[in-house]
Parts: sequence; structure tokens; C-alpha cells
Amino acid sequence: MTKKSFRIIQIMAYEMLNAVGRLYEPFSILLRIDMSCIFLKIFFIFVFQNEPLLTWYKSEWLFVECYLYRLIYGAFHQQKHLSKYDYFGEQKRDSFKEHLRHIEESAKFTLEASTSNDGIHDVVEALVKSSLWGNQSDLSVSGGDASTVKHSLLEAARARDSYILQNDVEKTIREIILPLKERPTSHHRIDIILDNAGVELSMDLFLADFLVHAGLANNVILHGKKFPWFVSDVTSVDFEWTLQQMENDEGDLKKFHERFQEKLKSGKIAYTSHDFWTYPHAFCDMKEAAPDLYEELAKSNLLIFKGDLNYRKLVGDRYWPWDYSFEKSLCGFLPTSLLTLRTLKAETVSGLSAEAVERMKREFGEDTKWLTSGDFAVAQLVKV
Ligand SMILES: O=P(O)(O)OC[C@H]1O[C@](O)(CO)[C@@H](O)[C@@H]1O
Repeated sequence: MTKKSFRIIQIMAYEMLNAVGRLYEPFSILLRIDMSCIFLKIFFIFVFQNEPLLTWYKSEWLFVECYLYRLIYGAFHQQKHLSKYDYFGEQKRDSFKEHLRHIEESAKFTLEASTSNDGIHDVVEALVKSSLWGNQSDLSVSGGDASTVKHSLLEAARARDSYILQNDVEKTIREIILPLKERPTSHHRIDIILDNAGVELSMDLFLADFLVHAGLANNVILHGKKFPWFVSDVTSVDFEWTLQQMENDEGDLKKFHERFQEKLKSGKIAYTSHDFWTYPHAFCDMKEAAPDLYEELAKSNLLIFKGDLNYRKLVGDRYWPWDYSFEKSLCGFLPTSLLTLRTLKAETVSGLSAEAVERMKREFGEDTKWLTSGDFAVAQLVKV
């Protein structure tokens, strides 16, 4: 080892220890790090006023979790050489590699569907459901085991409907997505608020690509996170890395990459991110905390919110009665029509039918593990 590389390793090790050391400081001190944003400051003051002796266990789960991820980011961001280091990067990359077979299968499906006479409806349905079940693989739930997608995604698209407790996929396609094609003169935009990298992101890319390819949307905007978040959430680096992997492939993924890249170049598909996605706020606070984002989303024809965390923020992470109106649990957040595609990993849900609630009670009794196992899902639409 040369003297120079030894020195680099020494500096990295020092910075790593420094960053990790910061994480052991008391919570009250930690809350004062990384308060660059005025809305976060207001939020913290509010939390402290109500609970001056705040600890990890006394605070709200959503707030504490979000803060934890901001904190880890803040600790690394303050280091000179590790400021851009993604401590979850390897796990995210593993999720892609270990699901490569599923991903290739879906790429093949998307390419073939684009040239066949199969009805657009069925293709969109398969891709939307693949995107939904892609959310079953989540590193922050599986503790880092990337091989958690339990079924082939296309097979799941067709066979796992009985696990979707509220299924508005058909309604969304029929009432929102397909009618867009019938209005070729106006501008159609669909936004996907992304969740996890790896297999889930890949499914989202297939969906985005097909929506544009089939003339259902002129634009698809993909929203990612600005820094590593909830272990597996997509950042711009993950987005670029995934496309690079597809490009390096020999077969269908390479072909898919070519046509996706064209759409990126022409601006038909775009990747963006906003600070708000890494705030601890419920989405009903977006209008006030991030009016620019709210206005931007309002220009879209449909917002597709992916995953559990986005769902928790949609419904304010509250204990709603399970059959309470999903629209009302959004507490006024509705910049435009929205569809949420989420496998259930946290103990909040609303908008289930009386039959679905009855079924869960019959199958699970008092046990609420169906709310957190990731085995069940919801696809819920609210139209403006
Ligand atoms: O990646 P997703 O689907 O948003 O899931 C993340 C979920 O995992 C957890 O971190 C653990 O259950 C939840 O806090 C969070 O809602």
C-alpha cells in the first residue's frame, strides 16, 4: 500500500468514526443539527413545546424515524470526504442484482407489449400491479435481506388480486388513464412519487416508459429523494446507477434502456426531487410548507404515490378507523387526482370496505400482523 492510499484510508476511517460518533449524542442536541429549513425549525419548536423532555420513545414514530434519517445524513454530510457517501448504497444495488430475473422478465414484457396488439388496458394493468408489488421488497422492513419479493411480479400482477384489500387499479385505468389518450390535443402529465430503489424502481420505470410510449401521457415526472432516506428510497445516484446497469445488459434491458434514454433526452420523462420529500410533514402540510411543490403537482393529471411511507404521510400516520373514508383521511391534500400503490407495512390504513375489514378480522382475529407484514396491499384512488 502506498503512503498516499494509507493516508486516504486513515482520513476516511477518521471521518467515519466522527460521523458515527455524532449519532450517540443526546437527542436534544441532535435535534439542533441540520436545521437548515425554516419549516423544520417551526416543527421542532412545536414538538419541544409539547414535550420538553423529548426522547426517542416519547415522540411520534413518523417524526422520530424521519429525524433519524436526517440525522445520519447530517452526520455524514458534515465530513469533508464522506459528505456524499451513501451508507445504504450497497443494499440498494443488491436489491437490483438479486431481482434481476424479475426485472428482465418485466423488461421483456414491456417491449413485447409495445409491439403487440394486446389491449393497452391489460398492459397498463399488469405494469401498475407490478409497480405495486415491487413495493413488497423493502430493505427498511426486511433488515437488509434483498430477496424479499415473494412472487414473480408479472405473475403477481395477475394472481394476487385477493391480497389487494382496496383495489382501484381498474377504476384508475378506465376513468383517468385511458381517457387521456382520447384527448390527444391537450397536454397529459402523470407524476410518480417514487419509493424504493432496486426492483421497485425498475417496475416504476417500465410503467413510466409505457405510459409515454402508448400515448397515455406526454410527460411522466419521477420524484426521488435528495439524500439517503428510509434505507432504500431512490436518490438521483440510484436512478443513474439503475439506468447504467440496464445499459450494460446484453438483452432486453439494454433495448429498454435505449428507448427510455430517448424519452429522458427529449424531456418526455424527467427525474426530479424536492426538499419536502425528506421533511417529516404529513402531505396535508405541503401547501403551506412547500407551496411550489404543491402548485407543480397540481399541474398533473394523476399522482401515483408509491409505498408505505408516502401512504403514512398521505393519511398523517394516524389511527383512522379502517373503513373511514380515505379521501377524508387526506385532510384536504388533493392537488389533483391521486392513486396510492402501497403494500401494508405500518399500522395505519383507511378506506377499506366493510367486507375487507370483516375478512381481516375473520382471518386474523385480534392479531394485526396483516397491517405490517407487507403481504397485503391497497391501490386507492381519489379523483378531483
Ligand atoms: O419503503 P416503504 O414502502 O415506504 O416502507 C417503509 C416503511 O418501513 C418502515 O421503516 C418500517 O416499518 C416504516 O416506517 C416505513 O413506513
